[in-house]
Amino acid sequence: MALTGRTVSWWVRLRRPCPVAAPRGPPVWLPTGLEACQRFYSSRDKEKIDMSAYPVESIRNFSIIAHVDHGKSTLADRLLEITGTIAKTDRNKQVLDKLQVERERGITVKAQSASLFYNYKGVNYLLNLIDTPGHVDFSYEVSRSLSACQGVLLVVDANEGIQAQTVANFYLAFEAQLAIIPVINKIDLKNADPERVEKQIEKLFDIPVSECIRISAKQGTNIEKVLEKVIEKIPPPQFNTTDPLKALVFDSTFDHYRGVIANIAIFGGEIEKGHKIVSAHTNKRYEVNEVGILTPNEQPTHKLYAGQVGYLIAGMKEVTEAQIGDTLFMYKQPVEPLPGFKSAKPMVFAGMYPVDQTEYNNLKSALERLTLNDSSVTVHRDSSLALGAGWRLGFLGLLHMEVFNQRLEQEYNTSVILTAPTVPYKAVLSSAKLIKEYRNSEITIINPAQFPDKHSVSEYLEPTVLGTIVTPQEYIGKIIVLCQDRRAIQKEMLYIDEHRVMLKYLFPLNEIVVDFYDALKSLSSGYASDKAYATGKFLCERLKDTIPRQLFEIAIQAAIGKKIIARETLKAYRKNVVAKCYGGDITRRMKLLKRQAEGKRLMRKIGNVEVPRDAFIRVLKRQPEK
Ligand SMILES: Nc1nc2c(ncn2[C@@H]2O[C@H](COP(=O)(O)OP(=O)(O)OP(=O)(O)O)[C@@H](O)[C@H]2O)c(=O)[nH]1
Repeated sequence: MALTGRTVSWWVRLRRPCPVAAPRGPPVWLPTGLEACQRFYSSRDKEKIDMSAYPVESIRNFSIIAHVDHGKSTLADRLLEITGTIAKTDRNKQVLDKLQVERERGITVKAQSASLFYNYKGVNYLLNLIDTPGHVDFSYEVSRSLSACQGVLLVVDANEGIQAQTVANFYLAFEAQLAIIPVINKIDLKNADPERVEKQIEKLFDIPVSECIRISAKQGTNIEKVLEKVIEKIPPPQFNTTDPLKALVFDSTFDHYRGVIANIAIFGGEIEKGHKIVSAHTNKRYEVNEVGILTPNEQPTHKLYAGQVGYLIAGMKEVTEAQIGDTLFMYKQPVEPLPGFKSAKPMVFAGMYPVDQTEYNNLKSALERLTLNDSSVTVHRDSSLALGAGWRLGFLGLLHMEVFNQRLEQEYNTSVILTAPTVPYKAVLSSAKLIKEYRNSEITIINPAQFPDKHSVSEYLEPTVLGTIVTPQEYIGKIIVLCQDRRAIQKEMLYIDEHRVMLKYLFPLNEIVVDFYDALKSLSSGYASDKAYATGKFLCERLKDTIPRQLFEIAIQAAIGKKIIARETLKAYRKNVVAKCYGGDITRRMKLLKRQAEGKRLMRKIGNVEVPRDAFIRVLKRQPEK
């Protein structure tokens, strides 16, 4: 069973072979062969390649899209191997997943691209592969990567069949009018049923069964067929080198030594070192220091031409200067910017504080450096009575938040407290005083502590998400109840085959952001109709289990405003002060216990409760952890 979603309407009323370019002269070609390629890449590392050998007809720009874990990264590894881009070894696991957190979690966080060279029927092709993240939090990255492509490989697991994100990704590609090649992966699995999956694809996406390719990315079966289809079915880009420069920024990373490295797709013209370019979004001017292709590491080239995909380094100091979707053009030759530019919108907000306030400055610089690399995170300074000075951060989703936190810890050796994640709300103000104060009649609230009083507000608005759920039919009843409980509105219900159903719901984001997926998986959710009391009780119980017992008693209370709605008591951990007191000297025992009680009373007054750092997230997951 699976869920995916993307924000559709933000605000609803809250009612409840390798080319070898000789340094001078025409390009020379090596035979497609692994050893030759290896020699080429090792001996000519960093020597510039001449890309003029690749007119648009020989270029195919494509992406791999799939539901999480259906095998995108494994297929990408095989494509890199078969084209000789990387050597074939057992160690090639998720080559395009460069971050430590990606390898550890087995997920793709940042999209990476790679240029592959392939000789097919005597013609040399340049195939630009853009890997895409699989998790719903990163669907924005999927959509921007797709804008650099003319086609996609839609990978579906032969055992699991079509899942929610297969559907969502299909529509992203379909709406972008891309050629779609269905690839049924994992045919080596014992329970693989490629025939059933092909029928699902035909029924749901109207793609004939004969178009599907059956592969095993793990064992390398039928990978050549995939490349053949890419060349035959995906149209070459239709751009002209003679036009003025028009380059789309579809991703960017930050390198501590070289500044921003922007991944670009050339929609017109050509670009090389020394060119003066302008960003359509910021209007800032830059001089190009280096252009190149990704193989998958940076390989400088003399130029990049229309239709090609590569990278650019031009003295940009922050990733915000190379915003995703931005258009770059030649200085004094302005062009119409490419459509569809939008800044990444954070959907989940949380407070971040140093565990120890003396660590504030270290954390601040770690945050600054990490956000240089991830422009979708927003940072505002914040402070809390209990936790001291900190920040309020905005993320694309809960996984994005967890990944960011993990990167802070792993790459910058910091430890932080993250508060409960919340979604943004809007308030339409009715109080003239507040309207004057905010200089607006509508305000966005990203911090629950700043919620204006309900008497000064005419209505509150909340963000919604269109979610797709694919499930075996026996769970439909329970899922419908769960969705209704989360205030969701059903939009569509469709049988994919005899056993499986696809449901579409409009969800309030707040209802699904933390734990909906867990609830969906366990289907055992059952809180009482009065959610406030039940949730309060649940939170108190969870906190009671999460906070270790201290030397003094702790009252854990849930409150709405000043009204306490639930309470749990965390009993004191009683040190056995009389352990060494053998025998029956009752007065001595009493004395020891009395002294302990006094000590505890004192500690309660001055006591600090030690709350484990991940308590906030664990507490917020409404489902019991397995
Ligand atoms: N048996 C079998 N397992 C496969 C095959 N392809 C991939 N896998 C396994 O499936 C799991 C997920 O594969 P990935 O390539 O990481 O999946 P992904 O779609 O890139 O995942 P995300 O990056 O998180 O979106 C891994 O354990 C792979 O080894 C295959 O053809 N057969």
